[in-house]
Amino acid sequence: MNTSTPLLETRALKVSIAGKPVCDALDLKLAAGERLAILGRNGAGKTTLLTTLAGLRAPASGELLLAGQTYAALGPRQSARCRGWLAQQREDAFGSTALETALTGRHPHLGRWHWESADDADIARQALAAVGLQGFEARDVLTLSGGERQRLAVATLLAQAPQLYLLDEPIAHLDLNHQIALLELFASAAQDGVAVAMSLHDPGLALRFADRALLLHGDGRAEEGPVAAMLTAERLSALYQHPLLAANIDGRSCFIPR
Ligand SMILES: Nc1ncnc2c1ncn2[C@@H]1O[C@H](COP(=O)(O)OP(=O)(O)OP(=O)(O)O)[C@@H](O)[C@H]1O
Repeated sequence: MNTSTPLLETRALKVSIAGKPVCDALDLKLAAGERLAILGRNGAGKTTLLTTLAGLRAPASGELLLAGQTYAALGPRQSARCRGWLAQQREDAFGSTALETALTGRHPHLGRWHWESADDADIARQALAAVGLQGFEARDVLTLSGGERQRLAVATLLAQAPQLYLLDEPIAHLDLNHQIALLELFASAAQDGVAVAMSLHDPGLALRFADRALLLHGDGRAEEGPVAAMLTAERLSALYQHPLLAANIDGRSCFIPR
């Protein structure tokens, strides 16, 4: 891959669900080191768009490129090495340990007949430690709290070590301390050269932890640009269809519903 090739690119991407438009003609480029926050009201289509970007549902039309290639050209294994997908819902039908779960992140890197190696186990342990789950290796996933399970899902993604992270509400279920720790973790990963696209409900956190914002209006209109230009009280009031006040406290911006 040419280093100037975006890790994610959409050209005139049209996405809709059940006859409802999510975006009509989205042109997006996300390069290594960039973080994009996706915002919109409930039902605007954030999950639908992210699932499409993850290659898990087809767009209505337009092009979607991952590191310059289509999902079809990459195939499932190479796609999984390129992009990691954090879904909103998790289904654990059977018990397995936290370490075994984090190790599944290594599967795209294993040969067809290979088992996980000691190196893979080390990577998975480091990923658990990165989200504060050291000491949880032997715990059954079915016994984890909602926030612990969310952090385990993130650890599994870190073990996968993709270039592009697609995160659907990554801070759901997390307390304030872990919300900031997780967003800082992805900020640091971006500094190391990954790209991140994530849906967030808090515009203040989006302003602080993303470089760019994509606003989905829920009727096919999508606006994208630098956070400073996109995350203003005026635009956000229009987006959420509720008047918001911008406030600045100790150099941190937040938006307060009127
Ligand atoms: N299988 C389906 N059939 C019909 N409508 C659907 C289906 N799946 C999703 N939708 C609708 O599509 C719209 C977009 O859903 P989506 O989950 O992408 O929104 P979202 O922006 O992520 O919302 P939230 O903030 O509530 O998570 C919603 O109105 C939802 O009810």
